[in-house]
Amino acid sequence: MIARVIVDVPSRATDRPFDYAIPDAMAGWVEVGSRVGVPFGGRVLQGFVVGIAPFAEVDARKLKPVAELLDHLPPLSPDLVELGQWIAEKYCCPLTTALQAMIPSALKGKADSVVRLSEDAAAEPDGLFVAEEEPWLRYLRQQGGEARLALLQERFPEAAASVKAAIGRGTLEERVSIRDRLAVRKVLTVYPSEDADAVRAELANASARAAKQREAAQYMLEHAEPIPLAALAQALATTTGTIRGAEAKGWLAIRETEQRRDPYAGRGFGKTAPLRLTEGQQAVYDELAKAVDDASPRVFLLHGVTGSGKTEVYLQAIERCLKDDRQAIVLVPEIALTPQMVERFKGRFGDAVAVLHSRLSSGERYDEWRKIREGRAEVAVGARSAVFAPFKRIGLIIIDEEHESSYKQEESPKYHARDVAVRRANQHGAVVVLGSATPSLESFVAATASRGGLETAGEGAAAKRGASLLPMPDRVAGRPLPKVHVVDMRDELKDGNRSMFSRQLHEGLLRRLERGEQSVLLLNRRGYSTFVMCRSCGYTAQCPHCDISLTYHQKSRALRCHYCGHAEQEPKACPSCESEHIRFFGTGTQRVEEELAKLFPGIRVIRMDVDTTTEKGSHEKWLTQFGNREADVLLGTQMVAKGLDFPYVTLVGVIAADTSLHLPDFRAAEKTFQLLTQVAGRAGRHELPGEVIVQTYNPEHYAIVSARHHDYASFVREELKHRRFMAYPPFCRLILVTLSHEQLALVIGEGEKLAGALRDLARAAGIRGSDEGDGSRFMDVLGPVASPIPRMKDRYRFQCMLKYRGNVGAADLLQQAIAQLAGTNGQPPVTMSVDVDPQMIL
Ligand SMILES: Nc1ncnc2c1ncn2[C@@H]1O[C@H](COP(=O)(O)OP(=O)(O)OP(=O)(O)O)[C@@H](O)[C@H]1O
Ligand SMILES: [Zn+2]
Ligand SMILES: [Zn+2]
Repeated sequence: MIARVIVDVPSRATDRPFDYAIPDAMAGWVEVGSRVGVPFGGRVLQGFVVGIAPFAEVDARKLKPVAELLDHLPPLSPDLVELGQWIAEKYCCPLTTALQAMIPSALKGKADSVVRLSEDAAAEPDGLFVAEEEPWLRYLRQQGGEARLALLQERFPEAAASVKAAIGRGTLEERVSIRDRLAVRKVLTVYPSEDADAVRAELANASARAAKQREAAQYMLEHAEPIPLAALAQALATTTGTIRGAEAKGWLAIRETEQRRDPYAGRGFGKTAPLRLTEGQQAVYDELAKAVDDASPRVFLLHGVTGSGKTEVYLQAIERCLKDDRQAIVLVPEIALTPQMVERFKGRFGDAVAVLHSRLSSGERYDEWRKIREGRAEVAVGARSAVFAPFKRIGLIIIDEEHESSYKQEESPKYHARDVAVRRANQHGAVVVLGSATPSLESFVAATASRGGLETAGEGAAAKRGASLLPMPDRVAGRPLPKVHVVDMRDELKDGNRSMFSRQLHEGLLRRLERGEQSVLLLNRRGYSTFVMCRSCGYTAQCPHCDISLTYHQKSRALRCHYCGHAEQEPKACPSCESEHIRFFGTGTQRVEEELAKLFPGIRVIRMDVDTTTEKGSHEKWLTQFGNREADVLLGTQMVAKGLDFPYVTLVGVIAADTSLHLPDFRAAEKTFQLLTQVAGRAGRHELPGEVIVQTYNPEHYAIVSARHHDYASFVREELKHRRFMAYPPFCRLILVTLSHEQLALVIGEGEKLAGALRDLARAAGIRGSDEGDGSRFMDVLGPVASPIPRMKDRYRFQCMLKYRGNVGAADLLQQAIAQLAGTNGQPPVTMSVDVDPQMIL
C-alpha cells in the first residue's frame, strides 16, 4: 500500500502529496490523518497522510518507505483532512499549514537524530575501527549503546570526525526520529499489593527496624486508592526511597501512570439546573431544537440584545444535542473566555466540558484536546481554533459574539472560524448558531437578504445555506437596557474643563462611590497610541526600522516599537530642534488610573490592559476581585467590554469613544458601534438599573447616535449605504496581498508585475471591472500601493487588493498570477502574504 503524504515544509514547491510505501509492519496502523516521519531530501520530515492508495503514481521501485509512525491514534480524522484541503484552497495557504493549525502545538515535533551501535559492533568491540578509549564510545556503551546525536555532539564536540567516520562505516547507525516537544506526563503511583492477606501476615512478623516501610504498607492496606509516590512520602513524612524499600519487599506496588493535566482541577463548579426560559428564549430554543433533531446542516443568526439571555439558550440547545448523542462546540472570543464564561458551561455539563484557550500551557491544552478525541468530553468551549475540536459526531456549533474580529486568524492559515464552522457543520449535518447583540454586517445581511431583497456578494458563511434570523430584542425579566448619555467633550473644553473626565462622568463616579456600587471604565485604545511629540516643532519619535510611532512606556521610561521590539531611552531634548518641550502625549490606562486617584482619594481601581494581564491567571484574579467587590472601578481596554456579568455594575463610562472612528479601515464605524454597544451592555444587567456615559468629539456620528439609542437597525441602514456607495463588503469581497522585501524597488516592481498578471488573467477569463457591465460579477485589481505601515522590520511593504463579486475564482486567479512571478525555485522573489476576507486592513 501507498501513503500519500504532505510534508511539513510550508512552501509552494512542496505543497502536494508525495508517495511513500507503507512497510508491512505499519500496514493497518497508517490511516488518513496519521502523522508520519518520511525521508525527504536527505532528511526525515514530519508529514500527514492525506490518502492511502493501492498503487503509486511513480515507479514503485523508486518509492521510499515511511520511516515511522508518530502516533498510534491518528491526530486527524479524514473529515478534518478534507476540511484542511478546503481551508488551503480558500485561504491560499499550503495544506500543511492548514493541517498543522488543527492539532495542539505539543504535537508539533522536531526531528531528532539518534545513533546506536550496530549489532555487530556491540558484540565485537574489536570490529570497531575506533580506539576503545574514545570517551564518546565509552559513554555510548554506558547508555546501553544508544544516544541522541545532539547530546553526543554537545558532550564531545571534538569527536565529530570519529563519530562521522563510524557512521560512514556502518558501525554506528543513525536513526532519525521525530520527538514530540511534549509527551504525556507520567507520575509514579503507589498501589496496594494484590495479595493483602500475605502482606498483613508479613507485617505481623516483620522486624521493628523497618518501621517507616511498615507504615507505608499499612497505609496502603487501609487506603485502597492509588496515591502518587511523592504524595505518600509527604503524608508519612518519609522519603520515596523508604517506600521503594517497601515495594522491594512486595508490600506495595509502584507503577508509572499517566497524569492528566486538568487546568480546572480542584475547582468545584456548582451544578446549575436549566432556567425556565422566557417567552423570547423559548421561541428561539424551539427553532434550534427542531433543527438539531433534524440533523441537517443549518445556520442561524441569533440577534439578542445584551443581557437577553443568549447563554441560557446555548446551554439548553447543547443539552438537546447531547441527548441525541452528538457533541457540541462553543466558540468564544479569546478575550471573553473568562472564568465566568467557563463556569457557566462547567456548571451545567461538569466534566464533559473541555476548555481550549491560549492561556493554558501547551501541556494542558494537549490533555484537553485528548479528552475530546478519546471521547471523555462532549462539549468543547474555546477560542477560534476549537472549531477543529476532534469530535466524531458534531450536532451543534455555537459562535458567541460572532462579530468579533478575533475569529479571523491573522497568521497563516488566515482562516475565519465562522466560515470554517459552517463548512464543518456541513460535513457533520450540524447546526451553526451565530450569536451577537451586534452582528457583523456580513452575517446580518446574509440572514436577511432572502427577505429584504438585498443583493450582496452573497458568498459569506451564513449566505451559503441561507441563514435564518432569530431575534431576541428584550432583556430577561423585562429589565431595561441602560440609558446612554453622550457628552460632547468640545463643550467641556469650552467651559474650561481640561480633565479627561467630563463633569457628568465625574459626578456619576462620585455617586457610585457613595452608594457602594461599581463602575466599568473603558479606554478605547484601538488606533490610539501613547507617543512622544515635540511641542515646539511637532517632531514625533519614530521607529528606525518600521514606519510607525514609538510607544512610550512609563514604567521603564523607554520608547518601544510594537512591531519589532526596538527600544530606546526617552529623549531629554528634541532630536530635531533641541527644544526641551518634548513629552509624551496620549491617555494610557496608567494615566487614567493616576487621574482617578487624584480626583477620588481612596478609590479602589483594578486596571486591566496588556501590561497587567500578561501573567498566567491574572485575568481571572482581577475579575474575581472585582466580582467580590474589592474594587470600585474596573478600568481597562477592550477586554472589559465583553461578556462580563456583574450585578453591582451600574455605571459604564467610555473615556474616548471616537479614537477608533477615524482609522483607515472601512469597518471603523462598525467596530466603534459594536464596542460601544457591548460595553454599554455591562451596566444594569440585574436588579439595579444601569447608566452609560460616552465621551466623544463626534456626538453626531451615526455610530455614536445609534449606540446611544440601542438602535442596531438604524446603524445597519446607514452603514450599508456607505458600504454600497464605496463598494465594500458585504457588497463585494476582498483579497489583500502584501508584498515585502528589504529592497524598495523590488517590492514595487513585483507589485506592478502581480497587478499586471492579475489584470491579464481576468481579461482572458472574460471577467470585467466594476465600471463595466451590470456590476453583478466583476473583479477590480487595486494597487500596488504602499501598505498603511509602509515599512516593518526594515522591510518595505506594498499591497494589492482584489475586489470582486460573483463567482470569478479570484483565489485561483491569484495563485496563477503568483506562480507566474515565481522563479526557478518555485518562490516569487519577494515575500507575498495573502489574506482572503481580511479583517484588518491595516
Ligand atoms: N430564563 C431566565 N430566567 C432568569 N434569568 C435568566 C434567564 N436567562 C438568562 N438569565 C440571566 O440573565 C443574565 C443575562 O444573561 P446572559 O449573560 O446569558 O445574556 P447574553 O445575552 O449572553 O448577554 P451578553 O450579550 O451581554 O453577554 C444572566 O445573569 C443570566 O443568568
Ligand atoms: Zn522639536
Ligand atoms: Zn520597529
